[in-house]
Amino acid sequence: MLERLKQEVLEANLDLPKYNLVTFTWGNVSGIDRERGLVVIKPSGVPYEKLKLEDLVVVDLAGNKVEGELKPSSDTPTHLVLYRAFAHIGGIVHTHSPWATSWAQASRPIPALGTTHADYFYGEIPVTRQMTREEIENGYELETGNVIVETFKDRDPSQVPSVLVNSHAPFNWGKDPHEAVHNAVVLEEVAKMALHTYALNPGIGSMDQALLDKHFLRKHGASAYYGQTK
Ligand SMILES: O=C(CO)[C@@H](O)[C@H](O)COP(=O)(O)O
Repeated sequence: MLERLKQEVLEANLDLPKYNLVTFTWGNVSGIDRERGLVVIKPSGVPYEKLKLEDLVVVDLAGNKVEGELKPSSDTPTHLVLYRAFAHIGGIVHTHSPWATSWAQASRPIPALGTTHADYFYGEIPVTRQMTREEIENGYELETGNVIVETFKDRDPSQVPSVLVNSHAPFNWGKDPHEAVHNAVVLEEVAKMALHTYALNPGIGSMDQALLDKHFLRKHGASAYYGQTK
């Protein structure tokens, strides 16, 4: 099980440059084995083109290193907060993908403007509040996770699997590392489309709720009908 998860996490990390979501060593992907309470994550500062299976690091949910020679990602505390808070997720992706990061830096949530967005996100993609000086200086990565969880206290993270960390960049999640990367790719696309939409029509409002419902719920609702899965 853990060996298969390591392979999934490696492939998901290598998908980040493949889909142009990262530059240099920015970003990271992790996956969790819920039964064993173990998280596999990218090592800190290792270029993707040099990343090997044996470089991956395994930590427990308290952050103790269980396997691996290298230091885990600097964002590991943030990933662990999210795994502890969002019980349904199996994979997490952090990137600095430029279009989504632009919205995070502008402290702007991405509203649902069209069906591409609605197919994956049931409403706006939120931006976290600014972190306090205290949060930044004491346990920054842990507090980054806490401010994300705070942002979702009245939102369902299974219906909006992404967040824009204020003045920083996006975090995304899914049932496994592959789905988390898929959501990160879609986030970057809808962030780009939204910016262009506002350039074409600055006064445009959010999309019709009935259309949002139709597109999100036909893919994710109880009576979902989409694609060829039975
Ligand atoms: O958020 C950041 C930097 O702002 C991180 O994504 C780093 O860019 C990658 O850190 P490591 O995972 O290599 O420690």
